[in-house]
Amino acid sequence: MKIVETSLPGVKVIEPSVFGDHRGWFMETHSDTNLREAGIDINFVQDNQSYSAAKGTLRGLHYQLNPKAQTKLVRCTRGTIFDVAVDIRKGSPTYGEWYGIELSAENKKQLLIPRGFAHGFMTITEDVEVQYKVDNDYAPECDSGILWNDSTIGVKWPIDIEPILSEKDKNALTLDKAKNNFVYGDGE
Ligand SMILES: Cc1cn([C@H]2C[C@H](O)[C@@H](COP(=O)(O)OP(=O)(O)O[C@H]3O[C@@H](C)C(=O)[C@@H](O)[C@H]3O)O2)c(=O)[nH]c1=O
Repeated sequence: MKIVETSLPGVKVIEPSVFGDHRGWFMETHSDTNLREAGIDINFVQDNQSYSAAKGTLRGLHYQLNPKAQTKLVRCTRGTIFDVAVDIRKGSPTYGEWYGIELSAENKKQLLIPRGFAHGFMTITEDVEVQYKVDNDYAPECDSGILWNDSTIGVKWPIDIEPILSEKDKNALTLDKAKNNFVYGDGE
């Protein structure tokens, strides 16, 4: 397993070791021990999976407010996504900055997104399955979002089309409006 730092402190790319042979391949998709040895101690409590049929589907930018903020460990097990984390920790030197990476069934990369970040992805193929672990329960009353095309964040989404969005995501707040809900210091 290799861990690669990104432009946002705390957001990391995890590249599992893949063991190929004449049958195919094997990999550990998650190891508490390996992460702990790398200084990452997270108690994941829930596994999620979503399926998106069409290319250009966009889910995000989502986060849960305290006390139900979530760390997420995201991977794509079918197709390809452009996965994005946005730092929404007020007072952070990288507040409002984003990091994006292609995650695919082929490259098997994972993105670790700490609490205090918003998360979203756009499918860049059809038939996409995304699986992710979270370290806090789903709590609809704490669930919130920021508009995917907020101009102060300025995510460069890879496909220049009108994305397929949920009604909730179409009506999400801008960062400027959403920030009134963030607790100083951790953005959640
Ligand atoms: C996220 C979630 C949703 N649900 C339900 C609520 C709703 O009826 C249905 C669909 O929910 P959503 O529209 O919020 O699903 P979706 O837009 O896929 O939301 C997800 O997007 C990505 C980017 C994330 O980072 C996730 O944390 C989550 O916010 O599933 C749960 O039961 N448990 C959960 O943990």
